[in-house]
Amino acid sequence: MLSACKQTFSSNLQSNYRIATRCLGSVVPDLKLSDFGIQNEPVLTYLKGSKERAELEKALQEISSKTEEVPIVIGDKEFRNNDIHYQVMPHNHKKQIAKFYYADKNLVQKAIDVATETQQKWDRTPFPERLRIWEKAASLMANEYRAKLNAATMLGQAKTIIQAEIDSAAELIDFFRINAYFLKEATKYQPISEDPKVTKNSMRYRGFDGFVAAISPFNFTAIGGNLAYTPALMGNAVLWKPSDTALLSNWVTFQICREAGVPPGVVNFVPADGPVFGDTITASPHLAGINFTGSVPTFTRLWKQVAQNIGIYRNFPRLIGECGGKNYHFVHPSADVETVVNGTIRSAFEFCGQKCSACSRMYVPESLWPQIKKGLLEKRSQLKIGDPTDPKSFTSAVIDKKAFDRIKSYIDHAKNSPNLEIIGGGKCDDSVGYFIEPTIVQTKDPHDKIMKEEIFGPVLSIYVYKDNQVKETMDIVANSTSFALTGAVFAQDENFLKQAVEDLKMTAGNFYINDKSTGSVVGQQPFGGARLSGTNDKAGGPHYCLRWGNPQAIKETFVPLKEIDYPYMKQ
Ligand SMILES: NC(=O)c1ccc[n+]([C@@H]2O[C@H](COP(=O)([O-])OP(=O)(O)OC[C@H]3O[C@@H](n4cnc5c(N)ncnc54)[C@H](O)[C@@H]3O)[C@@H](O)[C@H]2O)c1
Ligand SMILES: N[C@@H](CCC=O)C(=O)O
Repeated sequence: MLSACKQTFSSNLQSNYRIATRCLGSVVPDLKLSDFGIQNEPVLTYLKGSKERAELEKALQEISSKTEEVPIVIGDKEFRNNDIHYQVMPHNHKKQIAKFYYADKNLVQKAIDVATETQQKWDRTPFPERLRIWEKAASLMANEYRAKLNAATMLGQAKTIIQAEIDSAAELIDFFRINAYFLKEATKYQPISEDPKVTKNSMRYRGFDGFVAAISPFNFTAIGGNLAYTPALMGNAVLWKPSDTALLSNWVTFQICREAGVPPGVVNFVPADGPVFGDTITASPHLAGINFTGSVPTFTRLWKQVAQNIGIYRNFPRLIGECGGKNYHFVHPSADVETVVNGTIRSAFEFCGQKCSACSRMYVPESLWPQIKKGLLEKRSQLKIGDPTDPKSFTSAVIDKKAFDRIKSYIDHAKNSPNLEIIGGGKCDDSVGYFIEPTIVQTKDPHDKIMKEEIFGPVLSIYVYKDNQVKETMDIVANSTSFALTGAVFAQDENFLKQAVEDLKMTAGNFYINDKSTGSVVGQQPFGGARLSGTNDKAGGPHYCLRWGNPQAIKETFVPLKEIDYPYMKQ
C-alpha cells in the first residue's frame, strides 16, 4: 500500500514537472551545469570523524577564543577611529567576536574618491585576468578558508553547521564561480557584421563611470559577497557596507578576495551607521549604482534619496534591491501530508525563519488540518534550539535584540488577540542569547497583520479554510500582502496545479510545486521577488552580472568614405 502511494506520488511529481514546463509555452530541455563543464559546490556532510568536521571544530575554537579586530579598509589603507562597535554571538550575547569601527561621513567620502579613481584602472583589466582572480577566490573559499568562513558565520550569525555550509561555503563559492561562468558565456555574444571586410561590429562590457554601493543584510554571508563582488567582476569599484551583525564573516570574505588578487580600492570595506552611509553615497554625483539586499523601509529610503537628488548625478544610478517576503505554503486537499509537514517545518524554522524566503503564512484545508496539525506539533516539539555549534541543534538564536523585540511583539499580539491562538511554542528568553521558540499560531482571520507583515523570525501562522473554498482562499493568498517573493503549492491534483500556476503567477518570484518555499540554489533557481519584495534581478541567474555591466557597442569601418551624396542624388 505504502509503495503504491509512493509510486502515485512520484508519478504525480513527474506530471508537476510537465505542468511547470508546459506553462513556459515550449519544451524545456533538461540541462545540468555539468553539461557546461561546471558544477555547484558540493555541500559537505560534517559527519563525526570527517576531515571537514575536524577543521571546522578547530576554526570554531580559534574564533571563539578571541575578539577579532576589523578595520575599515579604503584602497590599501586601514582606518580606525573612536566610533567603536562590537559584534556579539547572538546565542551568547556577552561574547564579543569582533571589534569594528564605523566610518564617518568623511571616511565614506574618502572611499568614494578612492573607488571612483580606481574604477578607471580596474575597468582596463582584461576579463581573463578578472576571471582568474574570481576562480582563485572561489578555490580559496572552497579549501583553505572554508572552515574559517563557516565558523565565522556560525558564531557571528548563529547558524548551525548545515546552515553555514549552505551559505558561507556552497552559495558563496557558487556566486563567484557561476557568475564568472555566466559572464564568460555572455561575452560570447557579438553583434552581426554583415561584411567584416567593410565593417566590424562588436560589443564590450564596461563598469559604470563612478562607484557602486553594495549594502548587505545580516542573514546570508553569501549575499554580502555577491552584492559587492559581482559588480566588481564587471569592472566597477565598490563601497561595501556590511551589516553590523555579519561583520566577521564578511571581513573573512573581503580578506580572501584580497588574497586572491582583487586589487586595493576595487572593493572598499566600509562598516558604517546605515543612515550615515546612505545619506553620503546618495549625495555623491559619482553614485552609479546601489546593490542592496535588506528590508523594504531601508530600500525605500535609499530610492527616495536618489529620486530627490536625481539632478546631481553623472549617471542615472542603477538601483537593485532585493527585499522582504511574506511567503506562503498553500495546501490543497489532495496534498501529501508528510511532505507538507516536513517542508513547512524546514522552511518556517530553519535559521529561525530569518530567510527572506521562509514560510510564514500557511493555508490548510479543513479536511487535512487534523493530520497536518498533529504532524507540525509533533515535529516542532522535537526541534532542539540551542548553541549552533552543537550538532544536535536544529536552529539557534535570532540575530539581535532589535529582532528579538520585533518578533516577540508579534507573539505578544498573538497572545492578546481573540482571533489568534498559539498552538505551539511562544516562549522567548534573551537572558543568555536571543532565543525564541519556533512558534505556530492559528488564526481565524486571514487578514490579521500576522498573515500580512514580514516578521523575519520563527513564527508560522496558519489559516484553516473550508475545502470548498479553494478558489476564494487562493484569492486571499494572492492579494493580502504587498510582497511577492516565494510561495509553494502542495497538491497531487494536476488540474488544481495547472490552475494554481496561473492564478498565483504574480504572487512569487520563486514559485515551488510540492516543495518548500526556501532553499534556492545558484544556477538552479535564480532568486528574487516582485511587488515590494524587490526589483527581481535574479541573483544566481545568467543575467545578474549583466545588470552590473555598462555595454558599449563599437562599429569599426575599414573602407574610406569618399563622398557625401547618396547615389539617387546624382540621377
Ligand atoms: N530578497 C532577498 O533576496 C533577500 C535576501 C536576504 C534578506 N532579505 C531581506 O533583508 C531583511 C533582513 O536584513 P536586515 O535586517 O539586515 O535588513 P536592513 O534593511 O535592516 O539592513 C540591510 C542593510 O542596510 C543597512 N542600512 C540600514 N539603514 C540604512 C540606510 N538608511 N542607508 C543605507 N543602508 C542602511 C544596514 O546596516 C544593513 O547593512 C529582511 O527584510 C529580508 O527579507 C531579502
Ligand atoms: N537563497 C535563499 C534565500 C535568501 C534569503 O534570505 C533561499 O531560498 O533559501
